[in-house]
Amino acid sequence: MPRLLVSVRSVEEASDALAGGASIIDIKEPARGPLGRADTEVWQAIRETLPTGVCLSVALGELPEWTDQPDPARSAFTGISYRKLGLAGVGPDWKAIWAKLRDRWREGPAWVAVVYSDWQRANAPQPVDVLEEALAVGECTGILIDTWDKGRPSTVDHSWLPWLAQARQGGLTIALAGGLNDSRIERLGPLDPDWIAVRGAACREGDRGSGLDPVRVARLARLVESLAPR
Ligand SMILES: O=C[C@H](O)COP(=O)(O)O
Repeated sequence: MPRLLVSVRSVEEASDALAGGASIIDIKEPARGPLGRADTEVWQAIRETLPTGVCLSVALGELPEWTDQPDPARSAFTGISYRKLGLAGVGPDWKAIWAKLRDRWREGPAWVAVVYSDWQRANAPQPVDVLEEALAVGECTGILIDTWDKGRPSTVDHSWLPWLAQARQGGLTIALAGGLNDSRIERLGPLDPDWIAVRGAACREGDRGSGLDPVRVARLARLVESLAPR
């Protein structure tokens, strides 16, 4: 069955997400964008609070943001299993720029490549190109399909099956996200994702800017558990 990833912005939310049954705690600051990077102090505080062995991921914002901000200290990634970086707003040379960044951060968590299902609006590369690059570079263990515009839910459906099959054949873990609620999660079950990733649906009133609601997390965990076994 898929694993439930819940995005959190604080120690309190991380504890609630874990208690509610999330399998992966994803550290993200939703006010900073779809893949908003939380301060590394938040990464550290969550890492130090949650029991050792809890699977953690971090959102790193978008690739162009890393041209004018200092790299995180290497130690900031300690204890983190996955890192996700968006490709919104990149130029034609994104492959080379991303490769340089991966090279600078050679040690550390596994990379999860990010596809935006609304890639045109995000000014991001198209899904086929991101998948091709993720498979070619050999440094990505997974691929996430998310939405850039958080006002519109994901449009992923069965028409993505050939793309998903190619990702799976290449050995990538597949994560689906983007305004997923109960009915959308049920519809995505047959696509056989490895992870279902949420923020909004786990928050009070379904608002990703509000605080996490532990009751909603528990309900989502039960729902994800009930999806057809892989
Ligand atoms: O990594 C997944 C995202 O946090 C999903 O956020 P969302 O459910 O608000 O679209």
